[in-house]
Amino acid sequence: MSAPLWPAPTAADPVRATVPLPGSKSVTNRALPLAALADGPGTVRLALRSRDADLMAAALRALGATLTPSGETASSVDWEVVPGPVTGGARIDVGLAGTVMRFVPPIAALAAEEVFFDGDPHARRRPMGAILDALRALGADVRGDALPFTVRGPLAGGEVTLDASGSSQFLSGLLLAAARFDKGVTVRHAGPPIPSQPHIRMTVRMLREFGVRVDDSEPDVWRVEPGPIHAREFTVEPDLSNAAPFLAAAMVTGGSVTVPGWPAETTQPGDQLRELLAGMGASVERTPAGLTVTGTGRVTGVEADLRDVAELTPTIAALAALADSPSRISGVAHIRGHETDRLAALVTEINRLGGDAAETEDGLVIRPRPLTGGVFHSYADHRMATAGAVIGLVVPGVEVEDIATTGKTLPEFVSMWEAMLGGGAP
Ligand SMILES: O=C(O)C1=C[C@@H](OP(=O)(O)O)[C@@H](O)[C@H](O)C1
Ligand SMILES: C=C(OP(=O)(O)O)C(=O)O
Repeated sequence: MSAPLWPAPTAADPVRATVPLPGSKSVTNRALPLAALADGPGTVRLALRSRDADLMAAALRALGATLTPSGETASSVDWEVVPGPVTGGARIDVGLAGTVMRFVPPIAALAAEEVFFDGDPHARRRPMGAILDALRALGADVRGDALPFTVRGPLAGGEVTLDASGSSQFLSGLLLAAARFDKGVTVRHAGPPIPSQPHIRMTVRMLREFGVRVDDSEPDVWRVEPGPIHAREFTVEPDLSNAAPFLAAAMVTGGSVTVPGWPAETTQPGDQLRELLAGMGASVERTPAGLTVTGTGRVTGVEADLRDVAELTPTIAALAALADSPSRISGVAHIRGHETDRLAALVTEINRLGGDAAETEDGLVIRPRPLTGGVFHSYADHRMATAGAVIGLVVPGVEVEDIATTGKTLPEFVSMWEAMLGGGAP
């Protein structure tokens, strides 16, 4: 933990800003593999540029697709994608990206040659067993149960049962490539409830948008018919989960933040910020200009089951640490397997600043207590880093360790944050 410290800026005044967000990580990292497996050339517009998205692009190239950027900015790119036969013999770096480590192995299993996967030290601790066992059951030769591992196809596809309670990405990964398996796939979930269900709906919707036949009519069973994935032009929505710290900034400073281009209808779990933040005292308004969150400077504690929107937990916990009444967050036991053990990390870092946070079996209890400055460690976790930034807006002397880790999904975070405090877009 010797990464540089970033003195989190405090807000001298209520923030008033419009904050455009680059493309969704989750949508980008589904659109790229679908385009790379499609039946002809296609385009992915307004794709996110970030570490996770770049790792996905590199992985697909290594497996035989051609991706050519155009219209590139620091955090956005239009990709022309020309699929090729899936070829193995590659080494894939997954970084710390759950989407790369869970979505690419089923694609690699289309190749007859071995593909080697590895990632960051933290990535080696993230659960992989359920999807690797499923690939084995479907006919692939898989060595290892966590990173590093190898996958060698081809696999026939067919029926498989898995426990996706550890991550919805196990299921999404199988479904995204399944139309290219000879027999397609029928996946049955057996186990405790699956987290992050909107991400599964995102997978199913995007498969259908690429012309794949998916039957999700039976609870806990998904059938993907074998057949072509149709090439198309696809435009990525802004990342609503990455809107969370900016909207939280409006709340804690008693200001107002607008995120333009908030979709009227979306499968992104970040859309649930509308109800969540309203429940913590914000006024929330969606207009053609976007989503506007206005705060009072006071935050109310919340009782929230975040199972469906698990990736929002660090921001909600940061707000809870600044609230004037207790909060209880539940349904998120599995985020112990996210970028870091997020429950332990949030408790440690909130308490280090003098707060009162405790772990429960499946979440957190956070009680009001005045916070003081200090180092907020990020554990290579982009959302820990942005949670520290939110607290730092109103607690002087907070220093976020390794703010650069926000590059996982939002490389421009620091300049966007500074621009927000200055009143506008960068
Ligand atoms: O499919 C996806 O794009 C994601 C699914 C979720 O994973 P879990 O189901 O592991 O929570 C989410 O937390 C992650 O940030 C992105
Ligand atoms: C859990 C997350 O990421 P990943 O896609 O690496 O699982 C996240 O972004 O909060």
